Amino acid sequence: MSLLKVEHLHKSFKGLHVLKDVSLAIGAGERHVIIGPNGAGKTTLFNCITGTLPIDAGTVTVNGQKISGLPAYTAVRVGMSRTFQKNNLFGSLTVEENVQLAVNACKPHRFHFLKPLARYTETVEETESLLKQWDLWERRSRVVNELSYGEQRLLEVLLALASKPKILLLDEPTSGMSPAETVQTTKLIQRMPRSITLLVIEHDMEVVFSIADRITVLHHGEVFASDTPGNISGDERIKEIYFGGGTLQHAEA
Ligand SMILES: Nc1ncnc2c1ncn2[C@@H]1O[C@H](COP(=O)(O)OP(=O)(O)OP(=O)(O)O)[C@@H](O)[C@H]1O
Repeated sequence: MSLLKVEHLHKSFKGLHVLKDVSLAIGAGERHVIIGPNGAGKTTLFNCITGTLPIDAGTVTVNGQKISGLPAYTAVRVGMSRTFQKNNLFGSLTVEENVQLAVNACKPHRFHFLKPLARYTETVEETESLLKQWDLWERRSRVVNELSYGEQRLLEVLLALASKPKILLLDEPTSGMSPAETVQTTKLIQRMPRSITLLVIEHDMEVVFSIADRITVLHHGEVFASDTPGNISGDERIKEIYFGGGTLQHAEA
């Protein structure tokens, strides 16, 4: 059975039909990458899946439980976490403080302003574990505004992991990164345990083909193809719509 299912999803903005009858079925543990030209509707699809945007028609289910049409926190409750194209970090705080806040926000107890964060032993321990596991321990005291753009994006992925998600949606995790940062982020994604199902929007084909189990091509808001990386890279029609006939393996958006 699929863990995440999108069925016949439609979404318009004031008459502009951005998603048309989109269906996807993603198995537990799968690494599923969404590709498609700019404006194809990829981020809108993420927003509809996570409930950030209301949908016009169709359903989104997780483990058979319908989450579409319900408040956005429902997606979080069923184990979904996501990153955005733009950073959502507290720039004047340190790396460690940002992670502590994210870890603490996922705890059932309420934050108490009179207690310093460090007194929440569990939060501190989980923060340390996340920072060590994802190679940010050495940079824990750095103020976020002083990090490179790529480091900030990496931190965002770590914050999304703080809620121990079952399904993690990453929106262009390597965009704006240096080649070295892209390699580091790709390795981080590859290292994620299969207990986390991944849905990733990505333009960099090196990254796409090094992480994907399956690839869905969105074109003008429709699923043009959904297949294995081998079949996608060999499909001449996809090369044509996506790259005007260029190579799929090493092209950049
Ligand atoms: N809130 C909105 N209101 C109106 N139009 C929107 C809104 N969000 C997205 N759109 C339009 O929907 C279309 C798809 O946008 P979307 O951002 O989903 O594409 P994308 O495939 O993620 O593109 P990119 O690769 O450039 O990020 C675009 O024409 C965009 O202008």
